[in-house]
Amino acid sequence: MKKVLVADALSAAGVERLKAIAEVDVKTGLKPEELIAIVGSYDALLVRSQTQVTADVISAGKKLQVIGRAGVGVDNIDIKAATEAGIIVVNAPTGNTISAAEHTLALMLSMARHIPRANSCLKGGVWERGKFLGTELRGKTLGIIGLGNIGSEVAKRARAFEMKVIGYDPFVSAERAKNMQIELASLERIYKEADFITLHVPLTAQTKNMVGAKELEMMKPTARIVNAARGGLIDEEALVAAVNAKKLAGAAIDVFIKEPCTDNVCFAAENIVVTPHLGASTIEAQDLATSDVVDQVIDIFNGAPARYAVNAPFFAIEALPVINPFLKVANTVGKLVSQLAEGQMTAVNIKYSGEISGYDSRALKALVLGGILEQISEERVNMVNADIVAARRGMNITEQKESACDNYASIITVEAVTTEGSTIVAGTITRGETHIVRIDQYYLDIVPTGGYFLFADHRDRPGLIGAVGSITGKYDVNVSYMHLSRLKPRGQALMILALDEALPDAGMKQIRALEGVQTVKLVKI
Ligand SMILES: NC(=O)C1=CN([C@@H]2O[C@H](COP(=O)(O)OP(=O)(O)OC[C@H]3O[C@@H](n4cnc5c(N)ncnc54)[C@H](O)[C@@H]3O)[C@@H](O)[C@H]2O)C=CC1
Ligand SMILES: O=C(O)CCC(=O)C(=O)O
Repeated sequence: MKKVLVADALSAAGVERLKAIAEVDVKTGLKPEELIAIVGSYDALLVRSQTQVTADVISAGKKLQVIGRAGVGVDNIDIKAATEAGIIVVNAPTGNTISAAEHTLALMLSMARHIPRANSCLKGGVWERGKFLGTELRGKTLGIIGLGNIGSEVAKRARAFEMKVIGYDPFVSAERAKNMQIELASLERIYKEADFITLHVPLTAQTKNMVGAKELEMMKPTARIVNAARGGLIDEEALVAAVNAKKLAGAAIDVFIKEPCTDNVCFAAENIVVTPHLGASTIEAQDLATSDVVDQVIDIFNGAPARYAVNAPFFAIEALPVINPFLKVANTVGKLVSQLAEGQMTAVNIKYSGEISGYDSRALKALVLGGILEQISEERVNMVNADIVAARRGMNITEQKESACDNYASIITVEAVTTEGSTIVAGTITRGETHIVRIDQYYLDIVPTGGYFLFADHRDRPGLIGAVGSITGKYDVNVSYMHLSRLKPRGQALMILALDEALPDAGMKQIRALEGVQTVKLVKI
């Protein structure tokens, strides 16, 4: 049974669902060295934003197939290290969108109406109204930086408060912005014009410290800023200085450069409202985000592609019924071509014919390469890191697509070009099963079920099949079936024996010595 480590608090219902298919350990609050010490025995690691999944954790996670992030931001996971190690990272990009948007509005209203301070004051025994004169949202300009899932939901809600919404996002078209009723504006215009500014961008090299002293200086003294995206987007020291100097009316901060924290420069500033990274902390968001991640872990354990893989190909749902069955074909063809080819592999040419040619082929390519490379490398190779590993080995990969396909709905044909020549293997699906239908110039039909296959290239002649059979019998190797493909009677032919056991080297030598036999290869599927 697969083992899953849940290292941050996730929704109980989702975790229960995982228990039906895996052994699940919930161990939250682990220190980095404690996580490193135990992660090696798990197939999946699930986290929220607290656990730092560093390169050291990934390197200790020798069995890890998947790292699941029950939320949006994956900045607590070393994606590069996971990709190189062939570990799929999945997230839940939409589960907490509404909760984060609602929290943003809650923070805006808290600032505008001084709710946290008024609450403390009254509970402290003082009925004070004059100090807490607020401002309406109605008629104010909201500047949204980052118009993705959360930013666009914030815009929708802001319109209900009768705010004018302007926004900046270099990756959003004018047409999409128009559909969201957001006027696109430059960052400078947002900083200068907005009464409320809210950030909804990921923390990246470009966005780190995007709001510093210079940007704060441009803002109106009546402006208020919200950060419910990531710590590090705003320079905390500069923000506190601006608020304390009344160059800015207020700020509301849900996320901090260092988390978790009980001490931060923002905490002492009267006009800065703070919450401890609560944007996604609702029952609904946690249920949805955990459920999205659990579904993907189950899919990955079942060999199916994940829906929201951060570092692996994404599949449109309609592609799955067509592509899914061919994942095994691609891998089997890769395994076969790799074992049949002789010499140093320099290039791999993959052709997709028929229905599959109309879909994204990245997963198929990765599985072909994975099948090839797993024969020649100790490295774990899969659809996450196959391109990286192939490039590192100097292999040139080409892909070709053609809609025509004789006799079958779809075929994958792989040619391995080596210093010795070229080897071609083609496979397809018939009645739900993988079939190999071509090896070099031979057209055939074999079902490569697990086990050994002996391929003997020879000149067709009477008695050869019997001679081979008596050699396998002599070594007590059981033949489950035999297939012969020949170009013409008594001409060039390929004999394929499916074996329950491996034929020892001595037996291989004896077959090679038979009259008319040219090459003999034993491969394992
Ligand atoms: N406080 C909390 O609990 C939560 C925080 N978050 C944070 O909110 C961020 C946004 O989340 P979503 O809207 O779901 O992500 P998203 O990926 O849907 O949207 C992010 C948007 O930022 C834009 N963007 C990227 N770089 C930019 C730049 N340099 N300037 C302007 N725009 C840029 C992208 O084009 C995209 O439209 C996440 O990355 C995460 O860090 C998300 C959920 C909960
Ligand atoms: O898991 C959490 O509570 C944090 C949510 C978050 O920051 C995200 O989804 O990016």
